[in-house]
Amino acid sequence: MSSTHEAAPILAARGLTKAHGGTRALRGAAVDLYAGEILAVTGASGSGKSTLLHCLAGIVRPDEGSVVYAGQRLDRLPEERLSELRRTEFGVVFQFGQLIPELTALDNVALPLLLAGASRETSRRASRGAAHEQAGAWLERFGVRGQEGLRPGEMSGGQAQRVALARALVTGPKVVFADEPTGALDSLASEQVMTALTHTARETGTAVLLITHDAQVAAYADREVRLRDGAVSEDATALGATR
Ligand SMILES: Nc1ncnc2c1ncn2[C@@H]1O[C@H](COP(=O)(O)OP(=O)(O)OP(=O)(O)O)[C@@H](O)[C@H]1O
Repeated sequence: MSSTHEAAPILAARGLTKAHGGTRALRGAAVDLYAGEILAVTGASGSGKSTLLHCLAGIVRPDEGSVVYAGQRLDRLPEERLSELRRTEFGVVFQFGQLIPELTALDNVALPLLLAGASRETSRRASRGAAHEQAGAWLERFGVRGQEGLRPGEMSGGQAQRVALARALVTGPKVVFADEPTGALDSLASEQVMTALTHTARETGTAVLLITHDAQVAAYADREVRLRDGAVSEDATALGATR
C-alpha cells in the first residue's frame, strides 16, 4: 500500500494526551487508519501503545485531543453510544485472548452475535441457532473447527487466539484492534495467527490496528507507525507486506 491515501481515514486521532496518575502515557499522539489497512503500531515497552489503542477503540477517553471515527468524535460520544459502536463496528483481540473461560469455543464466538441480536430484539431461539451456525463457519475459517466444544483452558495458546480472532471478526467489524495478539505464542503459532488475521482482514476489507513490539509480526502490516514516549516518532510507511 502506498503512503498517499486519497480517501479520508476511517479513524483519525490528533493531539492525544492521557495520564495514568502521574504517568503521562500519551503526549500528543496522532495517527490515521485507513479503511481496509493493516497498520502496525510499534515502540518500546511503556511508549504508550496500549493506551493509544484504548483511546482509538473508545475503551478509554483521552485527556486531550480528538478521535474521529467515520466522521464522528468518538471521544465525545456518550457511553451507551460508544459501547454500541464497540459492539457493532469494532472487534478486539488482546494478548491473552480474553475468552470467557466457562464457555466453549463455539459459545465464545457466538456471544457477540447473540448480544447484537438481543439488542435488536429478534426471536431468541432463531438467533441462537443462526449465531451458532455462523460461529462454526468462523471457527472453520480460522482452522479450529474441531475445537468448538472445548473451553479456553483445554486449548493451546494458538488455538485460543484463533478462536479470539473468530470472535473479533464474527460481527463483521470495520476495525479490529489487536494488542500484542501473538505476545504469548511461539513463532509457529504466531505465524499461524498472523496469517489467519491478515488474510481474513484483507478478504473482508477490515482495517486492523496491530500493536506489537515484534518486527516479524509488524512485517505483516501495510504500514508502521512507531511510538516513543507517548508520541509518534516515525511514520515508517509502506512495509510492502506481501503476505
Ligand atoms: N492503568 C494504568 N495505571 C498506571 N499506569 C499505567 C496504566 N496503564 C499504563 N500505564 C503506564 O503508562 C505508560 C504507557 O503504558 P502502555 O501500556 O500504554 O505502553 P505500551 O507501549 O503498551 O507498553 P507495553 O509494551 O509494555 O505493553 C507506562 O509507563 C505504563 O506503566
